Amino acid sequence: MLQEGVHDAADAAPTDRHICVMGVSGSGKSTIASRLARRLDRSFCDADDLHPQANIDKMAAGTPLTDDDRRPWLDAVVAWCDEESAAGRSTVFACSALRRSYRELLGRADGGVVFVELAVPEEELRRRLESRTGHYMKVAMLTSQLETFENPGSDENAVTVDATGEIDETVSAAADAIARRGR
Ligand SMILES: Nc1ncnc2c1ncn2[C@@H]1O[C@H](COP(=O)(O)OP(=O)(O)OP(=O)(O)O)[C@@H](O)[C@H]1O
Ligand SMILES: O=C(O)[C@H](O)[C@@H](O)[C@H](O)[C@H](O)CO
Repeated sequence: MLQEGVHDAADAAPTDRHICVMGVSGSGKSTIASRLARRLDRSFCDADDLHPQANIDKMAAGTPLTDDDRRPWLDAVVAWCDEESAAGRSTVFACSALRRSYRELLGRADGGVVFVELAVPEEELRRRLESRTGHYMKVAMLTSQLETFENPGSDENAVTVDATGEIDETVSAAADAIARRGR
């Protein structure tokens, strides 16, 4: 049987053109965003797939990216959103969007962007990254991710959801929070 929250989310589908599932490494962006896209029947992109190889190499070597490193990558994410908009499609994408300035840049995507921050305590992030295998982003990068992260302000088009529970619960909470914000 479906839970109450699942009905609520489905009954009030979000209307924003783009949904960015954001947060530091290990918060579950890729996991949650891909399922949310399926749930809402939207196009999906993992922004990690748009990083220039130089950025991947840098992160894999344990060096945090700079604003300059991230700029062309964020431009590529906006370009993808714009292409989807031009084709009449709404999207969900996973992107760390750590700083306010990055979110401002992403927010220029055609049709606008609502941000969903995945909130996970540091010890759980550490646990997840330590047990994740086969990914270039290692737990040693967590400190710099947390230092770089700027919480979305109340003036931003953003919602925050607890992302420590079951994956389906977080997906429902995200869909619900976006729909409520859109009302
Ligand atoms: N709700 C959850 N409960 C437990 N583990 C989870 C949950 N969501 C994701 N995970 C696990 O945590 C790890 C990190 O998840 P994921 O790769 O989706 O995060 P991410 O934010 O996209 O990370 P990165 O930015 O480094 O790519 C994965 O191994 C994933 O299986
Ligand atoms: O802004 C950043 O520092 C990067 O986007 C990272 O967040 C990585 O993309 C991701 O965590 C690795 O998978």
